[in-house]
Amino acid sequence: MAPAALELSGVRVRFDGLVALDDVSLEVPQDHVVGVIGPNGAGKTTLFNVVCGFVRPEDGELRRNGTRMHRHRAHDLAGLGIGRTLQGLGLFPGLTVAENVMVGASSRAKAGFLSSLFALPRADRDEAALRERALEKLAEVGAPDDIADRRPDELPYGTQKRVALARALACDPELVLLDEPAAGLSVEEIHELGGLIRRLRRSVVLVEHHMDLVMEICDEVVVLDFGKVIARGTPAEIRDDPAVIDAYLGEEVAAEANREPGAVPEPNPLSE
Ligand SMILES: Nc1ncnc2c1ncn2[C@@H]1O[C@H](COP(=O)(O)OP(=O)(O)OP(=O)(O)O)[C@@H](O)[C@H]1O
Repeated sequence: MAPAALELSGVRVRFDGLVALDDVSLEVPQDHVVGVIGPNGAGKTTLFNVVCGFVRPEDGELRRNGTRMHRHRAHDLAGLGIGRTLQGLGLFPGLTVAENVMVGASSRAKAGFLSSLFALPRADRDEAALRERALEKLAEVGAPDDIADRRPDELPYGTQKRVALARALACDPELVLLDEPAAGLSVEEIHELGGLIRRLRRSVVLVEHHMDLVMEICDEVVVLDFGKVIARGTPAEIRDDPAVIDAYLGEEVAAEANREPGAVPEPNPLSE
């Protein structure tokens, strides 16, 4: 059997006295979409940041295709075949849409756009080739075909999200990490995003608050609470797991206590 696209074992992260991730293990089999969910403060972003190389765990290890990822940094991701979107958009307002996506095509994007272009292998130095690749990725994510030379902030939020996804795909990653990709999108846009993620036919880690999206597209879901994995399984298994319902009910009770009088309660996050 092929080794997992990503494997975390026994990962532990502590911020001062607070244990943000406690002995967390998870596996993303090749071409599977694995969701990571959990109430606020459960450790989802920390886990994402560990995989991205922003946060270094004090214990545990990560493996990519069976090979240990040792002290990797964010700028190593493209070379490891990993693309990612961050919370929000993270697009450069001073660059056009095409240039934003081209930055993602560089495996050394951290140094900035121009210097990363110079750092590219010779064949890739051809800006036209990079632009061509950027346009392909924009088409792949269903972005309108007339936006390449516009600035991101001139575009609707949902379109900007597609641009951010195109940038994550620009280095042709085998594994894609998505941090709350549905945030700020309408119900219809979330549904379209779900179809898009399934059509990527890549291994995906999806950190997400929107349960509908998680339940619709994930092969497996891992549930964190207070830094620990409290459940894992198919969406149907997770939905009926008493420990998961308890964790989310705890969050709802807290939200209820803080709600303004007369405000409409949020729907149960685990129901469809
Ligand atoms: N840089 C940091 N320094 C100190 N504490 C941190 C830091 N980052 C996260 N934490 C704490 O670690 C815990 C896990 O936070 P994390 O952001 O990973 O949770 P989360 O599940 O992503 O939450 P949310 O859904 O609200 O984004 C929280 O208690 C948080 O306050």
